[in-house]
Amino acid sequence: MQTPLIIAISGASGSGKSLFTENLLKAFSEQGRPVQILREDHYYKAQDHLPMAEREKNNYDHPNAFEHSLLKEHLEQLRSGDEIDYPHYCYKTHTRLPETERLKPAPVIILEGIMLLARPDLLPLYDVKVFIDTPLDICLMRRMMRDVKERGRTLESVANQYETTVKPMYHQFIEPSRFTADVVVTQGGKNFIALDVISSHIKQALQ
Ligand SMILES: Nc1ncnc2c1ncn2[C@@H]1O[C@H](COP(=O)(O)OP(=O)(O)O)[C@@H](O)[C@H]1O
Ligand SMILES: Nc1ccn([C@@H]2O[C@H](COP(=O)(O)O)[C@@H](O)[C@H]2O)c(=O)n1
Repeated sequence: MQTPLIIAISGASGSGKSLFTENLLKAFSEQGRPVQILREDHYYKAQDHLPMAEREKNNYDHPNAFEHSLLKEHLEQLRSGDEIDYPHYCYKTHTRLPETERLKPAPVIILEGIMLLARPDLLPLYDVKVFIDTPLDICLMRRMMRDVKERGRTLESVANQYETTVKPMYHQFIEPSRFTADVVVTQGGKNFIALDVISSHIKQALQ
């Protein structure tokens, strides 16, 4: 197999990274191209050793909250054509699930997460770097709805976390990482022109 191409999609929480990734996957499926998706969130550090009250206080918007060394190892394995044991994560218990998933390499790997472009040691592994640039008030509104519905949070906890860590860490780490991107995408996960440009570029690069 040809060396897989890695597309990194980053941006604020709630900016539309997941939707953009899903729509990119659809574009590749239409081209009949197998794709493997990896989410940086699955590489949040395990915290089984900590009581829940401690886990709830953690700063999940700092690069140190992730085990990026494992993510890097996995990207290198996939690029070499090896399978990986992909971790799974639970936002309700703030730790990894006991089971991992065996993933095979594919010609296209889409990686999605908030800190992907903020880690200089990871940048050389990406073939295409995308930043989803969405106004923070829109991101917050989306995150409130999602975290209450899907991640077991209260409105009060989302607002508190946003003020104490999500917003300041965005300005410290994520916003500056925008300048490392090859493509900056406005209009979130539904920017079909950006989706078309990126999928056409990859199609050409794989020929
Ligand atoms: N351009 C858009 N228009 C409307 N809703 C959008 C758009 N982009 C994303 N969304 C919605 O916003 C929410 C958060 O998007 P998501 O892709 O989960 O963000 P992220 O992965 O960056 O946290 C989801 O419900 C998604 O469907
Ligand atoms: N235990 C956790 C782990 C992460 N978060 C928040 O998730 C956000 C990143 O995920 P997105 O899908 O929104 O990009 C990040 O901003 C963390 O604050 C959490 O709340 N709890």
